[in-house]
Amino acid sequence: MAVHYPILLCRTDLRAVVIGGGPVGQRKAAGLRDAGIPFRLVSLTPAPEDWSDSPQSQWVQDAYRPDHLDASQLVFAAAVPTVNAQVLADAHARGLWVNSADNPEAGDFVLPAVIRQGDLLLAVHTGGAAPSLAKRIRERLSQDFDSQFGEWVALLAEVRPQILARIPDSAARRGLLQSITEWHWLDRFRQEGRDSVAQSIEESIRRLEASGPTSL
Ligand SMILES: C[C@@]1(CC(=O)O)c2cc3[nH]c(cc4nc(cc5[nH]c(cc(n2)[C@H]1CCC(=O)O)[C@@](C)(CC(=O)O)[C@@H]5CCC(=O)O)C(CC(=O)O)=C4CCC(=O)O)c(CCC(=O)O)c3CC(=O)O
Ligand SMILES: NC(=O)C1=CN([C@@H]2O[C@H](COP(=O)(O)OP(=O)(O)OC[C@H]3O[C@@H](n4cnc5c(N)ncnc54)[C@H](O)[C@@H]3O)[C@@H](O)[C@H]2O)C=CC1
Repeated sequence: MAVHYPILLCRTDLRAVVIGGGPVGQRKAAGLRDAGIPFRLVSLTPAPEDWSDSPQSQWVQDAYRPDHLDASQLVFAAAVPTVNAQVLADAHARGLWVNSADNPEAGDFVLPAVIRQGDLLLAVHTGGAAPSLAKRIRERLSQDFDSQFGEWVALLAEVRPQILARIPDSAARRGLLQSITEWHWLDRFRQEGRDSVAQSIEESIRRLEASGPTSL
């Protein structure tokens, strides 16, 4: 498989279409939902019992037609191979980017296994060597990068603008921004909780506001 260049999409106006509603199409749909990208899923089969349509996600029970690609920028071909090949050709004729589930190298992008904890995002990819290994690595990493880790990241996101706004000396500011991510703070977050860490950071900010560089 080709060498991949990882990027994170941040456009908020993207729309996607998933062709095929089997386990693979449903997994691609779940990833889009997690990312807040609105999509339609087109499938011969009806929606499963646990599916509920929303303004962001509609299940369209239909045989694929090229006009199903209208108004989408991202296309996921996750039906049977003959249909996927047609989806790929139609999407490329329109200049759209396609993920091709059964023939990844013919498509334009592939998907990693993903962990999300608040703003933290970890993506694991094996270059097609073993997708099930990517899944296992995700499961293993999920033990370390758990919801408390996400809460720690949320606290860091909260204090960052404070630090940027309140510490004018750039060396002191950078020193503090680096020191608050040392691993011992995560240990303390786990043992003593959020407020204890937040309070120590606030004290450090105050010291640096008042008297310039010190260490935490
Ligand atoms: C190239 C890629 C293109 C793409 O789809 O983007 C691709 C291709 C293919 N996967 C196949 C099979 C499986 N895929 C999974 C699972 C995942 N597959 C994902 C991504 C990718 N799959 C891209 C490369 C990622 C990488 O290399 O790291 C994940 C990570 C993300 C996602 O899909 O969202 C998601 C885990 C999500 C999670 O749980 O975190 C499982 C495991 C399971 O279902 O339990 C199996 C069965 C076991 C196995 O085959 O390992 C086959 C059919 C082979 C056949 O014909 O049998 C092909 C086609 C081919 O290889 O040509
Ligand atoms: N990339 C990946 O992660 C993986 C890819 N694959 C490949 O992905 C594809 C899909 O896999 P599964 O979901 O397991 O297959 P599946 O056979 O369970 O589902 C296929 C889906 O496509 C729909 N479909 C078939 N013809 C259609 C048409 N003309 N119009 C609209 N919908 C149509 C069916 O209704 C069904 O919902 C297969 O080609 C398989 O080889 C399989 C496993 C993992």
